[in-house]
Amino acid sequence: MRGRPTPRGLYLITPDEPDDARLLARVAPLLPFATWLQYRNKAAGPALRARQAAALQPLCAAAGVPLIVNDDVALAAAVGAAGVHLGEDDGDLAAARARLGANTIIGVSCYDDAGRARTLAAAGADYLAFGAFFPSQTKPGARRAQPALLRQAAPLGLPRVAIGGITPDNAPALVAAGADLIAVIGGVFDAPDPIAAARACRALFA
Ligand SMILES: Cc1ncc(COP(=O)(O)OP(=O)(O)O)c(N)n1
Ligand SMILES: Cc1ncsc1CCOP(=O)(O)O
Ligand SMILES: [Mg+2]
Repeated sequence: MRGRPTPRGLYLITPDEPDDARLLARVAPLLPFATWLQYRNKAAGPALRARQAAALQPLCAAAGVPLIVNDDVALAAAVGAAGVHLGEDDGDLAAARARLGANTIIGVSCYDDAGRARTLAAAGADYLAFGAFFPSQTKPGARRAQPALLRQAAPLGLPRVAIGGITPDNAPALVAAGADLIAVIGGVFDAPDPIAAARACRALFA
C-alpha cells in the first residue's frame, strides 16, 4: 500500500443495516462514487457481520472498490478484504500486519491526537483517520478534532482521512485542510438522495 499514489475521494462506510439484501441494495448504487468502502456494523453479531462482509466483498471487487473491514482482523482475512480499520480498542497494528501481510491496507483512528498519528505512522499504518470534525448522529459521543490537525499531519506522508458528521456541504473545509479521503456514513446514507450526496462528495476531489 505504501508507495502507491495517494487515494482521494469518498471513503463510504456502511450504516448499521440488519437486512443483508437491503444492505447490498443501499450500497451497490453508491459504489461508482466511492474510492473505498468500509464495512462497519456495530449492531450486528459475529454471524451477521461475517455474512454481510462476505456478501459485500464480490460486490466491491466487481466495482473495483477496495473493501475495508472495521474492527476485525480475522473477518478481514476470512473474506479476503483489501484492508482493516483499527481504533484504539481494536488490537495491535503489528499483530494485524503480521496476520494480513504487507499488501493489506491497515488504517488507524488517530482521533484528535497528533502524537498518536506520528507513532502509528512510524509503526506502519497505511492511512491516518482524524475526527470527529462535526457532530455525528452515528456516533454522538465521538471525540472532536479541529481541521488544522489534517494540515499538521501532512509531513507524515500518509493518506489523511477525515470522519465525523461530514456532508457534501461541510466537507470542503476539510478537503481544503488536506483531507485526502472523507469518511461518511449519515451524510450519504441518510441524505434525501444518497446517490446525489455520494456524487457531490466525489466531486469535491475532481
Ligand atoms: C475511517 C475511519 N475512521 C475512524 C473510525 C472509527 O474507529 P473507532 O474509533 O474504532 O470506532 P468504531 O468505528 O469502531 O466505532 C472508523 N471506523 N473509520
Ligand atoms: C465511526 C466514527 N468515528 C468518529 S465519528 C464516526 C461516525 C461517522 O459517521 P457519520 O458520517 O454518520 O457521522
Ligand atoms: Mg473500532
